[in-house]
Amino acid sequence: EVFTSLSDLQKVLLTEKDIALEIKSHIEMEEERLKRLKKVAEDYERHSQEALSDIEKHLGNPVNAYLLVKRFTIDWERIVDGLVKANSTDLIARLHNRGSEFPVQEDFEGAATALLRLQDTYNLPTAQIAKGELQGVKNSPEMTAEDCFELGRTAYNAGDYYHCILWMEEALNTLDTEVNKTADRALTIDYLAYSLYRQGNVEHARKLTKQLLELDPNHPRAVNNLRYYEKLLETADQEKKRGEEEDLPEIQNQRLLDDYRKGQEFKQYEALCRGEDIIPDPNKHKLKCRYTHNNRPNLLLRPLKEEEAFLDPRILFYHNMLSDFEIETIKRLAAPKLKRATVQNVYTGQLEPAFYRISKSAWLKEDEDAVIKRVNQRIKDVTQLDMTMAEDLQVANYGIGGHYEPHFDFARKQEETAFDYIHGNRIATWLNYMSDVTAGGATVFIPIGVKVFPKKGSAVFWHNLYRSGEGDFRTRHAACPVLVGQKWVSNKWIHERGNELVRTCGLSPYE
Ligand SMILES: O=C(O)CCC(=O)C(=O)O
Ligand SMILES: [Fe+2]
Repeated sequence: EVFTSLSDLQKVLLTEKDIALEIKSHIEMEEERLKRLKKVAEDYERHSQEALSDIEKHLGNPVNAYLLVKRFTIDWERIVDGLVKANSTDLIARLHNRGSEFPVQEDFEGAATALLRLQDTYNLPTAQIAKGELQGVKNSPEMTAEDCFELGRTAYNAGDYYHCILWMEEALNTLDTEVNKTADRALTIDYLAYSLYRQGNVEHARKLTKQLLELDPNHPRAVNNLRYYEKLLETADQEKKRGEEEDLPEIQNQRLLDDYRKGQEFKQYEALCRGEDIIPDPNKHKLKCRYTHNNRPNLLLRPLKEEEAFLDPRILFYHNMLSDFEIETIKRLAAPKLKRATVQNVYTGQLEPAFYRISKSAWLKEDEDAVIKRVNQRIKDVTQLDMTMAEDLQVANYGIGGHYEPHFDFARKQEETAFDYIHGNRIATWLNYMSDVTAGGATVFIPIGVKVFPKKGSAVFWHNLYRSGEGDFRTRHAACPVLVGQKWVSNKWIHERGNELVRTCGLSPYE
């Protein structure tokens, strides 16, 4: 029909002109896009070169690990959507083929949460983390405003307004100093204002929302929010006759903690992780060390250095327990088997992953390699305990923020399903440290205030039960979050059965 009318054809001509203009502007955009894509490629190339030059050191830093995962989740989505998708089907297909190797959103949230946990446990100021400084260790780049913003947004999505405030404030501070702004100021203020309100800082929320409306007068939420905050403040303002923006009270921002984490034990756990002395040891001056061989042929030739870390309950630290070769062998055998560690649900008896135990672990059988057999034998020679009912060697690897919150290794009476009669309860724990940890990652015994810092090749040993078989509640312990580096351990849980005549009963249940 169009061809029958000149006026319609005239429209077509005009359309043709528009199309030409549109194609031209599309090409300009494409060129701009390719320029930016080239920058991304260069950035990835530069980053990988830097990181690959010392992988251990690089990934050992939780900020680096966070930023790496972010590259492949948050940043990646932006790159695919904004830069690659436009007509680059080939490229997309090729990129998608690599997709299975990529971390996903869940990984990003995990890395972000780990960083926030480290911030809390180790009392790290936000600005310091953003600068890449963790307890005097600096080996990550500074975070951009957008890196901070995404961390704050992850906290926000989890209902964690405490961290959201810290990181949105940091994002705003960083934005002030950035030449090429990486985050949206209005959006950042939007998150910050609402989180301030949720933490009880209505006046600050009002002030910020006004700033937001200056930046974006038509912001849909801000208009309503401001009205709401003003209403909340109406009576308060009249009473105090306060000028609107002057003399704002100090910002209130409390960590959101569940009942357990509000309690004394958790506070003590975190203090111990930071290396604080929470309970002075009255017997410190009595602690001894010695060479140990127990007249065992293997140990006579190669005695271990035994050092008392605590007297009652007795906690022993052993130097030169494992050789580097043994450690490498154990790690090599365990690596392909590592799976997210589980804990036993007290109610159902089921094994399941838990947020309070974050590590990967694997079990190694004695007949898998001569090294395992030899290490088990050494543990037997040193402890002189019967190993018939002991569990296989468990290997654990803690990554960024990896930890195991306070727990007992033995089963309590109410958890009768945990250990059967044939094995008995876990009478003792042997724990090998198979790596140094640059910062964090101590093993801490909360009720007695003992902290043991991992040292590659050394080990720690204690009894979980009194001689009577009663659980010793003073052995409650935890693995502190790894701050910088990674932590490898292996442990042997030794059981009661077979040890009746080795570790005989005393006269009272509690000796
Ligand atoms: O890794 C540590 O320091 C302690 C581990 C631990 O307590 C456990 O696996 O039961
Ligand atoms: Fe434990």
